[in-house]
Amino acid sequence: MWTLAGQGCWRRRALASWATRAARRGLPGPRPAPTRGAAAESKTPDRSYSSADRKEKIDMSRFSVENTRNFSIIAHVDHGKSTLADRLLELTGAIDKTKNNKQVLDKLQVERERGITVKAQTASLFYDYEGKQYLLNLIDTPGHVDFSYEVSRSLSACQGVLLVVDANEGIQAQTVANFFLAFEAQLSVIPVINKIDLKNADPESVEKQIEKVFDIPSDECIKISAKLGTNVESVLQAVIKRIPPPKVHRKNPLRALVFDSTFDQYRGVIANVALFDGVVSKGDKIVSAHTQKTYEVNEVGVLNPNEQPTHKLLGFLGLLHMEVFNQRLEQEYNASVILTTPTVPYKAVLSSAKLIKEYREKEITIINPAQFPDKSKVTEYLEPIVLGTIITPDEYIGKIMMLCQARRAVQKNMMYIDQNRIMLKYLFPLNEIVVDFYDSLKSLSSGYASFDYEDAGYQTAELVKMDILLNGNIVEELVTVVHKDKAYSAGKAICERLKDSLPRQLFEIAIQAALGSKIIARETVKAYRKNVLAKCYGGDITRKMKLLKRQAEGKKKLRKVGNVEVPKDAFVKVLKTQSDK
Ligand SMILES: Nc1nc2c(ncn2[C@@H]2O[C@H](COP(=O)(O)OP(=O)(O)OP(=O)(O)O)[C@@H](O)[C@H]2O)c(=O)[nH]1
Repeated sequence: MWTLAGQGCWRRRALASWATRAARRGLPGPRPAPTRGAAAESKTPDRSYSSADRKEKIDMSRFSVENTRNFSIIAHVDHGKSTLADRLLELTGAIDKTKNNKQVLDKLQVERERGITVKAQTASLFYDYEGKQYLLNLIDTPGHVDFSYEVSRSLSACQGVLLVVDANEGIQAQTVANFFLAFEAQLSVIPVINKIDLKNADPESVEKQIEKVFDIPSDECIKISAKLGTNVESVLQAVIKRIPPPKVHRKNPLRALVFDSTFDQYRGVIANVALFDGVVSKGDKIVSAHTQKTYEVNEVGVLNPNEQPTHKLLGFLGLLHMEVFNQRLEQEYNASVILTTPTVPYKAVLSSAKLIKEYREKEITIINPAQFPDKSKVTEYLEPIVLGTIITPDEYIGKIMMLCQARRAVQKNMMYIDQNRIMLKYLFPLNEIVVDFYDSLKSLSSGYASFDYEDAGYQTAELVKMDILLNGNIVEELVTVVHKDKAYSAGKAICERLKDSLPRQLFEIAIQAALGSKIIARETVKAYRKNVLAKCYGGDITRKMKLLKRQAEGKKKLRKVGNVEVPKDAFVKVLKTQSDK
């Protein structure tokens, strides 16, 4: 288990979540006035620790709470968080400086293959500054919209953030979303303009955007090249000067927040915790505020960059999320995965007292589309909605508006954030964006538009349950809830796509979409036709007819008992098109 404050970092076995959300309220109050300007960061040469001497020389008790900083790196996807983390790890001696240090904290195989962070990762840095020894606990977070839950969770353990913005691309949708997550949590925000080495970099214009959109004075921005290491030391100094230490009262009883956990086959559950009060040592008995169960601390220690945390599965938030976790389950757990249609939690208001008694509540939440209650049982259905932010060059605005309209979105706001880029705000039904909205947006804006969203409650909706049948059998993985107006087009699209994805078999396959007993779309996959007449040379027509009749009877039987096998990738192909129709 690993702590983020006070006592340093620790690890132990068999621990469940034990600090309540109330513990969060003990987090620091409003951020202190930041030191003005990147130039204010001192040039004093500082000491860092080589990875070789780190274990022997670092005595955790030397780090007082005042000399501890807990911070996250947040940014839009690909703006350079992991590269900056590499440089910070090198500067503080957590890893040796070699040319091979590329996204060191992206430890999962899937992260290395795809070149993106999907899981927040943590590391402790030790740094001497102006004669004091500091413990800097860093969390590198994912930038892709599908993994933004990782960002929110990481922020609960921090007092400040480095908001990294690409000097060429400027502010994007996840920059805005992540800034507001940090702002609402009252964290200190240090804007870092990265990639100043790029030919097309325009840090001055990005500074202006930051001032306009976030109201942060432009002289607070630190301009760096994480790739080349330019000015990265100022970032460490800003962390010390502008982010407050955690408010931990060591003499109080222990209070901590579990912000991540992993499972080790031999050591059991390992929890990463932010310590809010007290101290913790090996042998201590601790209580989970949630379950009231008592556990013994078996081990306490520093989480170093070489730990390999894995993560339990939080449902899918998009196609990338789905594919990444499918890949992780296959690679890390050797598990074969059956994918089902991503669904959102719908609600239904029950119509009679009898039903309310049966379900023990008036409003039920439906997670599994197969359990979607019939219209006769409800007075209204409700669907979750989100407030989406899109940032795009203005040349794509027309196409994007059409896409949003097709997804039943309602425009809420529109503003220019610089000369030719627009920020749009839309209310979207969550089920319209959860599958492939991001992919469609990227493809119609040649990759330039960015997107993020936040929860915005529920709205009334006309919903229906749609079944997909293969030769009369419901395919449970494809049962879905759709808006009434989209049922016909969605059913037709799924049938067409399935037809293209299913391999032909010896018997005919009927693909149908149905609302209850009403079939609304149908496609047919023709059977392979075996030439039963091949050996029947010449004449005798009755012999030929007999063979053809026997073949037709055989096929009928096969169709009835035929067990149609759907290839795994067929589900993903079907889902990808579903919401465009
Ligand atoms: N030229 C240049 N390229 C950089 C710089 N920093 C990062 N990059 C490149 O930008 C790409 C993305 O960098 P990452 O560090 O993976 O970005 P990230 O924000 O961690 O990405 P996600 O975690 O997937 O959101 C990589 O190809 C880096 O080499 C920089 O300062 N200059």
